[in-house]
Amino acid sequence: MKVLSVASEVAPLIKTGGLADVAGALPAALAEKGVEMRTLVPGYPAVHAALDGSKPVLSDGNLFGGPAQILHGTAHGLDLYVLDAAHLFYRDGGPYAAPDGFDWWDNAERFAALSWMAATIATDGIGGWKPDVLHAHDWQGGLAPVYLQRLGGAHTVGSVFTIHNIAFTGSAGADMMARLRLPMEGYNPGGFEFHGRISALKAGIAYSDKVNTVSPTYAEELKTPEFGMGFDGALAHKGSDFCGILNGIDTDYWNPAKDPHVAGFSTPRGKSKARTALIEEFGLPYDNGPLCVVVSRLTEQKGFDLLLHAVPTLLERGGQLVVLGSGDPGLEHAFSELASRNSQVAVHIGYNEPMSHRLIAGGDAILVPSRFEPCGLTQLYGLRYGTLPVVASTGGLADTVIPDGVATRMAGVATGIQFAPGNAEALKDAFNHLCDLYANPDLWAQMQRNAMKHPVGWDVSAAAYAELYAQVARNP
Ligand SMILES: Nc1ncnc2c1ncn2[C@@H]1O[C@H](COP(=O)(O)OP(=O)(O)O[C@H]2O[C@H](CO)[C@@H](O)[C@H](O)[C@H]2O)[C@@H](O)[C@H]1O
Repeated sequence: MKVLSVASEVAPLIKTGGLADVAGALPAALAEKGVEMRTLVPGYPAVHAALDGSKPVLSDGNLFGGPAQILHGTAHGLDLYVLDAAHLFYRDGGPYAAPDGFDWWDNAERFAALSWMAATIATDGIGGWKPDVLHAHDWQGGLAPVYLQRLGGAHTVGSVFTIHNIAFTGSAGADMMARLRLPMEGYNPGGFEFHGRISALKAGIAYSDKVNTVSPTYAEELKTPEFGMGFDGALAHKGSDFCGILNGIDTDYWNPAKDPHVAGFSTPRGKSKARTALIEEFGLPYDNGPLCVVVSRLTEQKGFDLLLHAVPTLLERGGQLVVLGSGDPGLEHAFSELASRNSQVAVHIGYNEPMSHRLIAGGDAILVPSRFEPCGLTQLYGLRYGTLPVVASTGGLADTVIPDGVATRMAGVATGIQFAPGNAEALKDAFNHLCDLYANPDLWAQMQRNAMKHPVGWDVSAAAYAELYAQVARNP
């Protein structure tokens, strides 16, 4: 089985969030299931810099306003097709935003071009390689199945579309139809029209053979008006062609015994060095409450306004907090201000991969208070490192953390704490619960052991993707 994956970011080359981790981890995970996956990514400067020995395999004289070629090469063990289109991607700044923080003015064309090339490769093949399935991620790949149909490739190639973040809809004005090479007949509520505009996300949902999101609970939530953000009808309409497949993590890269960023450990007891190092790095007092950590984009989705309300409960009980994140300027300011007033709180605004490992290894608990969460990865890192997750009971958080309670305690399986999403009072209760657990070292150590042996790898989910591909491939 051959699969072309198309994604706007792929770890470790270029990453703004969890999409990159998943796009970067799937090829190796799927190789073990007999799937050969190659990945098409935009030729950002960081991607070009990471490429080993690439060669041009396709060219296009005018791809959405300029010349382009596809380079085939490898980087960090990934088999990559890189869309080398300088007029679209070779720019300073981030994948989606200019250095001033504003979205690139031409994002609709940039990712239409990526999707167009994905459909072209899938339809015609490239250098003798032709995929059985085109797997597109998020709105940036959403137009690929439309183009696949337009170019005639849908007869021979199946399509899968994965939703990692429904909050980004890939919206463009209806007057862009011709510029985006979209067929007029698709501009209707059953196609890619969404509230009088074009939506690349809606296109991905409507035109793909199968659609999935990244956890079973979130798949159910997305079919309701509360979570569906207007796409609930389209998703419910897919019926059994829409499902949830839980994310895994790369358990070699996130391995407490071999993590180059921390003093390694393989048992809960061994965590103490990493914990002490974290306390010293951030100049925290040696208190006797739980050391809580956050590694996240600081956005409305992630519920950090709730944490600001609830955190006094944690601090009053001797707990501490270290936050690593960036995003909403209001939240960045509020956390920095909290740290300046409080010696039990430390904040680092920014994106820092090595530091994220130090937090996850050294913390006692990791906080994920999201309002909604398709899957979430940091609670999985926490489980692997014996850093107990305190999570809102929503989406993939609900699917991955076994909450401490009478039954789970008796069965010896609890791995963390869940609380009602969007509710600061419930988070305060969760902090009290956490501090009670922390004061009981035997129980705490038992939960850490449970957490560290909880399966968080890709094995089961890679098999589920392989099964999805087999269902949509035209000649399996
Ligand atoms: N300041 C910082 N420094 C270093 N690392 C940082 C960081 N801020 C975030 N990260 C890292 O970025 C990734 C974030 O992934 P998440 O899954 O937690 O959320 P995200 O909302 O980006 O992903 C979306 O897609 C993923 C993948 O499907 C879903 O799990 C998720 O629910 C969905 O919202 C993690 O690897 C985390 O460690």
